[in-house]
This record gives sequence, structure tokens and C-alpha cells, in this order.
Amino acid sequence: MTKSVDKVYKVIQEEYGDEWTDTKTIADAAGLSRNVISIYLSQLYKEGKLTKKSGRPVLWKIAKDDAPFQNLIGHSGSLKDIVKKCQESIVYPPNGFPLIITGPSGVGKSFLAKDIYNEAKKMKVISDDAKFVTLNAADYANNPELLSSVLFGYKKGAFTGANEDTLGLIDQADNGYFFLDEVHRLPKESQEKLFSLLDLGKFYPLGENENAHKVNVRFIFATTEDLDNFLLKTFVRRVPLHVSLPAFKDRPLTERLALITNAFKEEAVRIDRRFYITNKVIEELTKNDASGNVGAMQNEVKLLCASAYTENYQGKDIHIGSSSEKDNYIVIDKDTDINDRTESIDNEIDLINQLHLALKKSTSKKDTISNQILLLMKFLKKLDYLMDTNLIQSISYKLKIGIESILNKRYGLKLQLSDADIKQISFGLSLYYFTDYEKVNMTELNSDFEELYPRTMYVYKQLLKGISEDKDFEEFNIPWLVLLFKDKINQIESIQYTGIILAHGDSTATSIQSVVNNLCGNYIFEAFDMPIDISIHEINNYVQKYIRQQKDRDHKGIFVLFDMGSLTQMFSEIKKYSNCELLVINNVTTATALDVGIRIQRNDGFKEITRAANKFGEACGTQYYEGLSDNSNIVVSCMSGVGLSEEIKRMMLESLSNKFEIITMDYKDLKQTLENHEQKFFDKTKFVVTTTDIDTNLDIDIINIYDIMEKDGYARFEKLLINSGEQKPNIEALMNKMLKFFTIEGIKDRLQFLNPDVVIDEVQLITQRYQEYYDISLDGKTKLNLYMHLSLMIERMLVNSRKQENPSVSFEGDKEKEFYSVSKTIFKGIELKYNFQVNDYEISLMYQLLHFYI
Ligand SMILES: Nc1ncnc2c1ncn2[C@@H]1O[C@H](COP(=O)(O)OP(=O)(O)OP(=O)(O)O)[C@@H](O)[C@H]1O
Repeated sequence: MTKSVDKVYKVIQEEYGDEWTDTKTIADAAGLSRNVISIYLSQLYKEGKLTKKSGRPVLWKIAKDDAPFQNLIGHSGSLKDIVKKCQESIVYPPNGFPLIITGPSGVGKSFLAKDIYNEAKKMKVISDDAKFVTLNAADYANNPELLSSVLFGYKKGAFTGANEDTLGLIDQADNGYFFLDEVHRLPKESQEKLFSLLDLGKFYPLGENENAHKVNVRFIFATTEDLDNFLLKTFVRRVPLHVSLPAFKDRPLTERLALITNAFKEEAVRIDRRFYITNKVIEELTKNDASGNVGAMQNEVKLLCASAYTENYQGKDIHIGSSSEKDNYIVIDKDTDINDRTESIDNEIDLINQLHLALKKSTSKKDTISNQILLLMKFLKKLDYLMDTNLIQSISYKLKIGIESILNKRYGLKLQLSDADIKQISFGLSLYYFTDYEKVNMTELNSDFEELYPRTMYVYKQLLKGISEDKDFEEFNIPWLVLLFKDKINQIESIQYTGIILAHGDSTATSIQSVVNNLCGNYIFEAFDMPIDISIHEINNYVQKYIRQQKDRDHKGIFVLFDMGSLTQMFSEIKKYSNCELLVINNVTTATALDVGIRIQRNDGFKEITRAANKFGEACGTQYYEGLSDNSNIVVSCMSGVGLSEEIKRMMLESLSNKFEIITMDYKDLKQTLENHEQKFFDKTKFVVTTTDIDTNLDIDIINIYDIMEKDGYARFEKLLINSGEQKPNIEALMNKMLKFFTIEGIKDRLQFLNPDVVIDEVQLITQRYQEYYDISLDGKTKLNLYMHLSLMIERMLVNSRKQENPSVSFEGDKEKEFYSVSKTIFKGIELKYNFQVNDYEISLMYQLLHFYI
């Protein structure tokens, strides 16, 4: 051993002791690369210092000659629990306890019984020379008296021919083990006698009534029959442990292969030859379930060996199986490790590679789904010797749960699958655990499937994630998609839009999704539940990832329904990575999602769906165009509230020729929109009307409504409208309306709740205070603006004081700080009177109105 090998051995011994550990973990612990560690592990394995468990991944542990039940195949697999219970039966004080082993003929009942005895010796609970006495009750089935006398012994004269006192087998087993096979053949009287022996530790031989024989015997019983029907209940109750051995066909494949290899190895030892056995022969043997059991399989092996031996008894090498498959064989001789089955794995990899090739061919020539199904079934049949009942059962359990909770509940897909279908798909999925996936190239097939069935692939992958977290599991198991979705693929792929629901909260989005998909009976929407504090950027990561998975070509459009946020921002974020038509809908509800869902399902045109969505009402905003609008538009935004903007919009619509869409916008939104977009976004915007001057780097006309009241401003306003194709008389009519509106009387008309005269007095007083403090004299236009702003502010504060959500602001610099504290003082009076707080945002708006003058 080199030093490094020593080190690896020590690492395994110290870090992992008796645990199975994979190559990568050991490599990491030893600080060596995977390639290097593999060489050392193989060396240690060859030297018998490590035990290896083939599979994925290959596992290793320190080899221990004295590991319990070492030679019992399945001791760490399907028989693990049984072994544990048997160990308990051996050590339980003072003398262990009896057990019954059940199972069909040839499953290894006698073998296990003998192993228990050997184990007991190893554990020193019985002495080295303790006996293992066996009796098969079936041998005496026709002569119950003889059976009884053999078991319990007899006294001279007990029956004719009883010439002298004779000890029974039970006496011989004193201080050791008694294995009573086919115990159900024991007559009732003998069963009664046995259970009193189990109770009291003594019995009377035949013809003996006085001197009981005291013995210390450990019993193991076995039967092929059902316990309740063939044995006395009183007897069965005396035996605390019942173990049932699985039939050969129900053993995992790895164990079946080990049992077969073992059978050949025993023959190889017996006749001192080396066998070359074709994979086909091994496969046939693994499928052996007609005769069903290890014993029967061993007999078959024996016959195979005998017949091949007779053909060539002189040679050292004996071939079993058809010579045409020469390359496809495994070698077994006296040194073969029965757990090593890598060679037969190659055959499976071959077959699976062939399957992928055939499927690829079939997808590229756009074969029908039923042809693809036939192909899959054919291959599954070829591989059916790999069927592992336990594994298939556990996969189909998870598969059924996934179908119910993911496909059915979330995506509304009701698949018509029989139990046989589920079993077949589970078998397909189980192959993953037998195949060295690194040797199978899935990439091309996956991309073909992705191309052909993109939507089905998507939901299928969601399902696979639920069955195994292993990333390769998903990649490797693509072919079975066809079996699972056989009659739904066309329906799923018929959807030509991408639908996404986004909502804050643990399950809001997914529950709307579930309702809509189920009502439509198809996978229409994907949904993402989002944490409350998620940013628009993070939201877009979800959306982007999902959209990227969809096929962009001949894809009619994307619908994104979300619950709150900025429409324009959401729209332009998504547009950055998709060229498809896009409609975003805000304030999603189940009803809107269902309406859109049904239209998607019906395959309505994009424009049609958009038009319908626009009718969902004010509460739910929609956007489907890049830019602020796809119509020529004028934006109206008043600092004093959307209500004021709406009034201006109304006046414009009444007076102008309706060439323009008038978009009203909250003042904060306008500022954000200007900051976050490029010139292109405002391509169709003629100008913006506001109540205050706004700075922007964009080339866009912004006109202060109070300037319009004066000559220069009016001329500019008129020019803008005329340039946009508006008629002079219309503009004049609008102007007249506005002049009337922006007077003290106009302001009074605006107030809905408060007494206008009182409010106007108050706002005049506030304006007066600012003028006095700063020693300024404001012009009429600015005063009007202030009156309008302040009076609407008071009403707004009264109505919305608690609901209002405003951007946070800070006052920096001496001038701003001074303005802040002056304003606080000036507003004190109305704050006390109306019982509200003028918040910092409102003060910042005041500052924007006044900062040119102070
Ligand atoms: N788990 C096992 N590990 C190794 N060998 C086994 C195992 N199980 C069974 N065998 C092999 O199978 C053979 C048949 O098993 P055994 O005779 O113990 O079956 P049985 O259930 O007692 O059958 P019967 O009811 O016919 O007596 C054994 O000789 C043994 O070589």
C-alpha cells in the first residue's frame, strides 16, 4: 500500500466507520480528485479492505468479515429489517426468543435459520459446540406418532417396539438451536406439547408421566402456510417473532443478480471451472417467476451448468448461452464478487441508448404519438428483467401524488391512466436507478422534445421535481412523458399563448391558477406566489425564467396578470427580453383571470383578448403597447390630486375634437414615469399639462396650467394644439372653460364636503403667512395655484388621511429645513382645527410650488 492509499483507508475508517459512503464524499474528505480516489478505492476493494455496493452512486464501506449475516444476500437491503429482528431474537435475555419464518418454498427459510444459529455462536450466546438440530415435519406427515417420538423421545414400553428409553431430537438440541421446518404438519397434540415446552422449559417424552425433561432449547420454526389456518392459535401466540421472507421475484434487481451470481459461483467452485454466461441467460434468470424462488432458480442454474459442462468438460472455460452473443457475457468463477454487476449494466445502457436513438428518429420524422408509445413499450418489455417491485411501488406512490397535486390540482390536467399505465411509467422512471446515466446522452432527445412538446415538457418537469430532487432524474426521464400525457399532449400544446399570474402572498396566485386551469380543463396559466417584500426586479426573474422556457416562435402573445405594482414598469421590464405581443393586467382577480383564460383556451386573437380585458373596468389597468399609449395622447397630471386632472380631462374631451387620448396620472407616477423611461416611451405624447414646473432631460413639452391663464402661456398651449391638428375654435372653447374653472369660484365648486367660504379664508391666510414670513409678494397666478392646491389638500387630507401612501421625502440643506419648520408652524392652525397631520410629502409639494420665490 502506498501512503496515499493508507490515508484514504484511514479517512473512511475514521469518518464514516460502518456507513455506506459515495466516492465524491470520500474524495472531498480525503482532499483528492475523483479520478485519483477511484483508483485508490478500487485498489482497497481488490485487497478486500473495502466492500462496494454497485448502483448510483457506487457506495463504499470498510469490509468487515464479522459483519452480522454477511453471507445472507439482502442483509443490508430487502432483508435489513428481518436481520435486525433476528438479532434481537438471538440476544434477548436470558435465552433469546423463538421465531417463525414464513414464505414459499425455496425463499431461504432454512438458510436464514442456519444463519441465525451461526450468528448466535459468533455473538457467544451459545457455546461453540452448541448443536443445530433440524427436523422437517413433512417427512413424518403420514405418521404423527413417529414424528412425536422422534421429537420428544420415548420411554421403554411406550409403544410396541419401544425397547429402551430413547432421547428425542429436542433433548439433543439442549443448549443449542432446533429448527423445525414445515411446522404446520405437526399434529395438534404435538403442537400443544411444544407450547407448554416453550412456556415451562420442560416436556414429557412419550410414555413418561413423572420425570419431565428440562431443556434449554432455542426454537426456530418455518412454514410455507398461512399461520392462522394451519397452526393452533395458542401455539402461534407463544412465538413472539414472525418474519416473512420475500419471494425471489419481489427482491430488488441487485439482490436477484447477486443470488444468481452466487448460484453460478457455487457451481464454479464445485466443478472448478470458469463460466462465461451471456447477459441474455442472466436476464432470463432474473425474470424467473414461474417457479418463483431462489431454490428453483438455483436448480435452473445447476441444470444450465451441467448441460454446458457435458458439452465441454475438458476445458477450463465453460460458455453458457448462445455463441452469437459472445461479446455480451459476464464471467463468473470462484473469485467473483457477487455484488459486482457493472458488466451486466452495460447491456442496459446499450438498450437505453438504443431507445433514445429510436425515439430521436421518430421525433425527427414527426412520428405519431401512438408510434412513439409503441416504441417505448417495446423497450420497456426488453428491460423488464430490471423490474424491481419495491422500487416501482415507491415511485408509483409518489407519481400518483404528483399527478393529483401538481398535474390535476395546479394545471387542471385530468389524465386518464389505468393502474397498469402508472406501473409502466413508474417502471420507466425506475430505470434511472439502474443506469449509469453518464454513459447515456440525453441532450439531443431533450431538445427535440422541448421543440415538439414545450408546454407538456414544462408541466412534466414540474411533476418530476416532485418525485425526485435529483437534477439528473428530470433530464434522464424525458421519454416517459409520452406515456404519461399520451392523450393530452395535443390539447396541452394547442394553447398558443403564455399566461402568467403573479400575486403577493403564500398561495394567492396559485389558487387563482388552480381555479382557472381546472375550469378550463387545461394548463393555461403558470402562477408564482411572491413574498410581500419582493422587488420588481426579482419578480421579473421569475417571469423571465418562465418565458425563456416557452417557445418564442409562432407564439401568439404573453399575458401577465398581477396584483399590484406599476403597469408601465412591469410592461417595459418584460419587453426587455421578449419580442412577443404582451398584455399586462393589474389588480388580477379570479374573474379576470378566468375570462382571459377562456379566451386563451378558445384561441381568440390577441387584439380581441386585449379589447375584452380593457373592459374589465377602471379597477384593473391593462397595457399592451410599448410606450405610454399606442394613441396620440396628452398627459394631465396635477399635484393637487387626480380629481383635478380628471376635471381638466373632462373639459378637454368636451371641447377638443377627440383626436387625443387624455391620460391622467398621479403626480408621483408622472415623475417616476419621466425618470424611468426613454424618449421612445413618449413618442406619441403630444405634451404634458401639470400644475407645477417639472425638470426633465427628455425632449417633451411640459406646460403649467396656471401659465395658460396668461398671454404667453396661452400662445404656447394654442400652438402645441394647433400643431397637433386641433381647430382654433375648439381651443378657445377649452380656454373659456378653464378660465372659469381656475377662479376662486371655480375652486369653491371643487370642494365637496367643506364649507367653501371658510376654506378659502383659511387658504388665503396660509398664503398670507408664507408671504409675510418670506417677505414676498406672489403674483395672481401663483396665488390661485396655491389656493387651489391648499383647498384640495385639506379635503384630501380629511378624506384620505389614513389611507394615503406617499413616497418618503427628506429635507436637506438649510433652505429646505427652514421651509419645513416654517410650514409646520403655519399649518398648525388647520391641523388642530381639522384633526389631521399635514405630512412631509405635502410639505415637499408646497416647497416645489414656492421655492422659486423664497
Ligand atoms: N438471502 C439469501 N442469501 C444467500 N443465499 C440464499 C438466500 N436465500 C436463499 N438462498 C439460497 O437459496 C437456497 C434455497 O433456500 P432454502 O432451502 O433456505 O429455502 P427454504 O425456504 O428453506 O425452502 P423450503 O421451504 O423448500 O425448505 C439456499 O440453499 C441458499 O443457497
